Amino acid sequence: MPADAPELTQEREFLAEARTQLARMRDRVAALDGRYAGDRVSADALEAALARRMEQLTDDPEIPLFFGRITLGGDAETFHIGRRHVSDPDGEPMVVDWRAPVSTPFYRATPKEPLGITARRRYGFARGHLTAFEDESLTRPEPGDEGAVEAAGHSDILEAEIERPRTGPMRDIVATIQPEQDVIVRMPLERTLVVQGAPGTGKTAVGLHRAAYLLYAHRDQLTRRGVLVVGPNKSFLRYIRDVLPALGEIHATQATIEEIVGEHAPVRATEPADVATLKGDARMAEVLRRAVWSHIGTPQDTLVLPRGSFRWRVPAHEAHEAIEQIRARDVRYALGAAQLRHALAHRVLVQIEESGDALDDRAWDVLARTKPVRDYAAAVWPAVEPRRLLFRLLSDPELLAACAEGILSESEQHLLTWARPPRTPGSARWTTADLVLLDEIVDLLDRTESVAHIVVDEAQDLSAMMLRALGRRAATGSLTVLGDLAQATTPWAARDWADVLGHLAKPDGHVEQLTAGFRVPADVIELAARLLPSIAPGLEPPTAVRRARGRLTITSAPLDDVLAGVTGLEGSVGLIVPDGALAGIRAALTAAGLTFAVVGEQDDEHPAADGVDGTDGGDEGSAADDASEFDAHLDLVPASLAKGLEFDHVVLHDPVAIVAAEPNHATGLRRLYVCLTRAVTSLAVRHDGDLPPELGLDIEAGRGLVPSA
Ligand SMILES: Nc1ncnc2c1ncn2[C@@H]1O[C@H](COP(=O)(O)OP(=O)(O)OP(=O)(O)O)[C@@H](O)[C@H]1O
Repeated sequence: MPADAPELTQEREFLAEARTQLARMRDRVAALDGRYAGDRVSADALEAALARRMEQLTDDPEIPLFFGRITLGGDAETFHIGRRHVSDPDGEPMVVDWRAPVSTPFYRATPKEPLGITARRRYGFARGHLTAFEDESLTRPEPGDEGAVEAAGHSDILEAEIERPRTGPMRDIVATIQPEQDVIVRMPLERTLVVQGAPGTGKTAVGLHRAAYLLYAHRDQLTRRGVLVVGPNKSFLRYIRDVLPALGEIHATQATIEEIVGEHAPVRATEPADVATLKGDARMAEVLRRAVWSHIGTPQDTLVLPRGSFRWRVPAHEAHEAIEQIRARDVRYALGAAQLRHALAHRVLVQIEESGDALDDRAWDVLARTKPVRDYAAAVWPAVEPRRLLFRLLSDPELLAACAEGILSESEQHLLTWARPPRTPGSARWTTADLVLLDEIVDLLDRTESVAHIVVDEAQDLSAMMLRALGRRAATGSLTVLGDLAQATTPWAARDWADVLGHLAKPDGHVEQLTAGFRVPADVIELAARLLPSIAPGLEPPTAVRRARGRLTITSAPLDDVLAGVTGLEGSVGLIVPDGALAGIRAALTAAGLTFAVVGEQDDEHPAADGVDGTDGGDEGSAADDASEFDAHLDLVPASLAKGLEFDHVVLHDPVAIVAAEPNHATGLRRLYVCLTRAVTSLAVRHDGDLPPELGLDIEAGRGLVPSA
């Protein structure tokens, strides 16, 4: 399309007019004043809604207002598709939101199934300026003309977007969502979904776009009840944090599981993998349930309630009966305690009324709050303090044995018990797994509040108990669960999505697969896929949609030389190293005068991101004041934090040590698989001595690397 073609000029004029109209819409909102609402609460709500609306209507000149157009069949009506809705002064749409139902054919129509449209246009932009467009006809192919349709389906603009160099944090993919991805994005809210996909198939991107879609389609419900995005660590959350705001959505909370359960106490320790694994086991739920309910005693005495000159009595067997009735209702423990007070008060109330005394409506409550009733109920149904209970369970073998009988073996009980118990619950150094147990106890006492939707990324790495913690936060909502079983790197990781759905208490959820790889070029996928038979025999590698084959080097050259080969190139560079080598390599890079950022450093994140004991990465914790480590050209990445990230050029240092750093070999190979699949353009694997044998490569004199015999 020549740059001065009349139609391109027309489109540019349309874009300029749309920008003018967006500014007009913003001015109109700015002129509204929330303070004139009827009362303070509505004024605050209105002000907040207006502020949100203003934010949504902000025009960033660098971000195109639309990226596509569809032409509807019959009367050749056209719709421009963009990140937000823009209308003219008569209220007629100029740009429709990508999430509106009318936009669906832009993403899904094919010549075989045109979904009511006859043409699709994609626009090319450079820094907000419209530079080109491409048209695709969607009229049904003549029989036998399928080849022409394939060729017509090719889009240079789409390809340029997929092949573009990666810089900075993750970006939205709203202009190029693929049909198989769009199906997931627009699934109904009620549906809990698992999205299984190989590295780079767009799981994270799809999950975030689904959150944006649901916020649009169910605005009231979701902003009122909340949307939570759960990621594996804080640097990953920084990597993705701009995506939802770029889509106009600022009402989702992003958190790690540590932050979620961290509301009970701070994480202050890590622990051996076998202990953390046991604490994450689903059987712990029953142990904790017994521990909480074991507090209930059998009433021995009569409740005596003096009132005026009378003493009203509830015999022990009646109190016992009341307890049994409440327990049969399967209520939360703390609610049960309140119900017991009322049940005892009710028995007194009946006696008083039978004696001819007329009581008013509040009497029942008043009786339930009298000291004798409260004391009696508290003695047989005592209050439970979660931290104290967990402290006792982990330090008192007898209590643990009583609660774990028939559930945990003796050696497992021994593993759970602190070798040197802290003196008080307040001085305990809780681990992440402990806080997840605390979260379960808190929920046994009082129902946890549920949000409307949770998107959980890298879900394969969560323990059963962590999944339960998320499931209870979506008890009246739904989840989008993203993950890849082949990238499971925690000792407690899931082996099967059906189990994950069970732990989330969403057994009816269903599993979707993404298979097209948008990140990793074919040569790199082929290398990484050599590990699949060892780490996830049932899973297929993705098919690379990247046209570039990628550059793959396997070398023993000095690290400085390998780095020098990539740091001058366009795009981001990630140097992935074993956690234990981080400090040394960091010092070497600094001595060499290189400018770089260290992933995970901003928040003092421990390199053992899984919360189990690992090698000390020597993190010096000098927080960079950069907006994000992903703005740097060169990132130094501890292998334990590479998950979910991507870089144009990856230098992977010392694969054998990356494998060896994990608690077991299979987990080590999965960690390596994750690290091998971060590259968009080039991957250099730097090794000394042998490579992990599972890669199936031998170094042969004169021939370099060859597949193993
Ligand atoms: N439809 C698309 N159009 C353009 N780019 C895409 C598309 N889908 C995914 N991508 C890009 O592919 C890359 C990988 O996406 P993403 O990180 O979501 O994959 P993932 O499946 O979560 O990977 P991993 O398993 O490694 O975490 C990102 O740069 C993303 O922007």
